[in-house]
Amino acid sequence: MTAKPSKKMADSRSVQKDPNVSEKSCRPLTISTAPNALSERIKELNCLYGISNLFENQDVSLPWIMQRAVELIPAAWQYPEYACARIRLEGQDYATRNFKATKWRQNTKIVLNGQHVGDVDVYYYKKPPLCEANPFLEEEKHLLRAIGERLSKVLWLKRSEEALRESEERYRVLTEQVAEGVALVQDNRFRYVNPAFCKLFHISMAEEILDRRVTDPRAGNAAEIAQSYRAVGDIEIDAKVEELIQLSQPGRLAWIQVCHSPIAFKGRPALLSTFKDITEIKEQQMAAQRMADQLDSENRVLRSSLKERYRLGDILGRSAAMQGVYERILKAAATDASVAIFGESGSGKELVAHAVHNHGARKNHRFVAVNCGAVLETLFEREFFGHRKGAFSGAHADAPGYLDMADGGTLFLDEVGDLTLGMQAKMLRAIEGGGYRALGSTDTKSTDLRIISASNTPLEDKVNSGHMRSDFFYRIQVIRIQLPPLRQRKQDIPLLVEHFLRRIELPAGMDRVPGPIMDTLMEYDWPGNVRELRNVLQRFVTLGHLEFLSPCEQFEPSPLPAEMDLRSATRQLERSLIAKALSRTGGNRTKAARLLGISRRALFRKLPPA
Ligand SMILES: Nc1ncnc2c1ncn2[C@@H]1O[C@H](COP(=O)(O)OP(=O)(O)OP(=O)(O)O)[C@@H](O)[C@H]1O
Repeated sequence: MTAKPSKKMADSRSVQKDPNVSEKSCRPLTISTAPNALSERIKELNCLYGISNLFENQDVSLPWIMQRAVELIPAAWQYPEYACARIRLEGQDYATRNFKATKWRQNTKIVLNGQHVGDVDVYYYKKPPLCEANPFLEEEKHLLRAIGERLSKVLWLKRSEEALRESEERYRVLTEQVAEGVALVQDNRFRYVNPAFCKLFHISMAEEILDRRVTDPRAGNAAEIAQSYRAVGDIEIDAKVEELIQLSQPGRLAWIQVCHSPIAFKGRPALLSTFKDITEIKEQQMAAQRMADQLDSENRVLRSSLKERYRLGDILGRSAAMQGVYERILKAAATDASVAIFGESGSGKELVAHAVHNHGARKNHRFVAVNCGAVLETLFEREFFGHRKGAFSGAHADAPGYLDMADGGTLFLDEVGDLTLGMQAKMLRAIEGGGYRALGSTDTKSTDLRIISASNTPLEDKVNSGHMRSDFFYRIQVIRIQLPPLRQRKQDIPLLVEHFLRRIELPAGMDRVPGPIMDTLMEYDWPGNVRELRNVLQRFVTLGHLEFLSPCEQFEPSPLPAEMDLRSATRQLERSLIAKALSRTGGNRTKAARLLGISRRALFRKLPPA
């Protein structure tokens, strides 16, 4: 703005003609009455500076600013002693104490977002000396316009400030009242957390965690916080990530649905996460699923009891004894209880174990079969609990144990009576909540599995003789399934013969077993049960005649060639002796081991897999 001429030194340059002002308008012309131009200029600047200063102060209200501003205006005018001012804003008046509206008026507008929302008026409340019509200077017009602009800016700033505060307040109320946990993370550190988040992770107040890293082990339940951010790695994600986690809440385990969304906060990437407790929904879902599974199982039992079955899965047999077995299998499959299967060697115990697993709720998880007779006491932990890399020489990598492999599924303990008392105790602890540790690890793990076991002999005998812990016995034998030997269900033989022949490549011209052969098969006693029948049929198809050798035909003795080395000859002789012993005992391995003078365990190790 150009310097304003003083009252005394007003010149023609500063006193421009206003078309609205009559020729008679007075101008302060005399040098003797005008203060100097510099002091006039200082008055203007003081006024503008004072008004600008008002909105530096952020904690004051708009009316306070307007009232102070209006009081600053008269002093900048040519005749401050005659001047008064008024700001009219949105229906509200702010005026100097001496305010009086007269015909000597100067006005400017206050504008907000292009809208006329108020006015600033300066009046001379009585006629100033030497003035007729328009006593105001051109510079005062500029000054008033500058004041109007500044007040418009104050108004805009105040309104924006209010809008921001209101939106912040709305956001705060919203996030503080919602039941969902909310957290904002930037640069890997918490910038905001709401009370629900604090409650979820056992943090007493938000300040405890603000500015801490996501993985900081100090605040609240740090392990669970870190767990809920595991899915987003280093917090830099491009798209929404959702997952379900389980958190421990007082007295219960809660299912929490976590949703991480990448956002921009203060112009930089950040992560906004919500944590919703969906335990109730999840429990309802699980209950519904359990009910559906139960209905499904009941339906299957019902269907099976409606008509006589000739098979269940891979198990064949239409005899009444086998109908009873099918029913027990389906009933066992409808529960999650432990099942113990009894029957002679080769009678189909492992098939039954598979059937229970395949008809049960765990069918989509693994079925892990372990021959307990072949497990050495010293290797029990390594085999059942697994090991970590470096746990012993030769442990080049981490390896899971049977319990890890069967997690969610079934662990089938074949020849369960061969587990020693020590092994039973370790197994019991591992499955009964005590957990287990892999060799070389300090972490305790737990597993969720169903145990199905099998034995040739009644386990009660083992308990009575002190070879089985009674707690282990009760743990594994909740449901009992007894398999009949083949000699007690001979009516199933034709069905089984037909089944096995379909799987063997028959020589040209043979499509079925001749009648007399079938008669012989029906008369035979089958000490090796169905396994023996399968092997006899295989031999029959190959040799053309029946040979009831042993249930373990793999061990058929053969003459030793002269050029054989001692080690191979010893092995062959051993196999031949084992075959004979098994043949003599009708496949009963316990008796065969006794005949050979070795332990059952030693016999198992020497046997090839069935
Ligand atoms: N009812 C059956 N229907 C069809 N095949 C059967 C039946 N029972 C047994 N088998 C067959 O006989 C063989 C031996 O069965 P499995 O291994 O289940 O017997 P097991 O009682 O577990 O024997 P072991 O006590 O010697 O371990 C397998 O090849 C199996 O498929």
